[in-house]
Amino acid sequence: MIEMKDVWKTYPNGVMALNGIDTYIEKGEFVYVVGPSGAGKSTFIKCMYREEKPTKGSILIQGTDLAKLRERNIPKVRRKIGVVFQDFKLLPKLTVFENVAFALEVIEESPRTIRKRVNEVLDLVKLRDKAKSFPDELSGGEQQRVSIARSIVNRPPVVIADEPTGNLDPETAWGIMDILQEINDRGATVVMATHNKDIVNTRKKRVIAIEGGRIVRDEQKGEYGYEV
Ligand SMILES: Nc1ncnc2c1ncn2[C@@H]1O[C@H](COP(=O)(O)OP(=O)(O)OP(=O)(O)O)[C@@H](O)[C@H]1O
Repeated sequence: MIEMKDVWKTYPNGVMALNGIDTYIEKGEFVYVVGPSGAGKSTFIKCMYREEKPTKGSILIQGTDLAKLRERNIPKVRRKIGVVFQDFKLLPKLTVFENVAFALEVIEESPRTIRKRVNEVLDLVKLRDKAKSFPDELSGGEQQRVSIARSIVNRPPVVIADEPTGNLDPETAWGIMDILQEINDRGATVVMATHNKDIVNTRKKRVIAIEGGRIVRDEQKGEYGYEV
C-alpha cells in the first residue's frame, strides 16, 4: 500500500531530516509514528502526501511514486490521501458543511452527491447538527472532527494525521481516536504521528519510532517508549 525505499530528505538550509528510510505499510494497518521532537516525524508524514519532495528515494502509494510525481499530477494523487493536521486548518469563512464539501466541489461532483457524502461524514463525526456553524463557533475537538470529515469525504484509502490530538485535552483526544479507529475499521490505512504516550500504550498498534531521521524501532503492538 505504502512503500518507502531509501528515502532521504535534506532541507535547503542543510538540515538532514530523513536519512535513509525503508518501510512498508500494508493496506488496512494503523500505524503510530513516534520519536523525540525534531526526529523527522513530520517530514516523514509530509513526504507521504508529497507536501515535501524527498531528496532521494521512492515513496510508492498504490503503485504511484510520489518522489517522481510531476507538480501537475499532485492533486490527483492527493485525493487518495486524507490529511489531518494538529491545527485543523479549516477555512474560517466557510461553514462546517462548506469546509467538508470543498474537496468534492473541486472535483466537480454533483450537488446531490456532495450533499449526500457530506452528510454521511458529518454523521460519522457526529456533527450533523453543526453543519451551518462556522469554525470559530466550535470547540477544538469539534473543529478536529470537521477536519477529519473533510479528510475522508473523498473516501481516500489512506488517512495521514500529524499530531491530530496535539491541541486537545485528553478526553477530547480519546474521542478523536475513536473516530480514527472507526475510519480504520471501515478499511482505510491510518498513519498517525503522535507524542501522546497514553494513546499509544493503550490502543496497541504498530509503532514506528524515528530518531535522527532514521527508523530505530518498528514493532507490532508496540509501546510509545519515551518519557514525557
Ligand atoms: N521546512 C524546513 N526547513 C528546514 N528545516 C526543517 C524544515 N522542517 C523541518 N526542519 C528540520 O528538520 C528536522 C526534522 O523536523 P520534523 O518537523 O520532521 O521533526 P518532528 O519529529 O516532526 O518534530 P516535532 O515532534 O517537534 O514536531 C528538524 O531539525 C527541523 O528543524
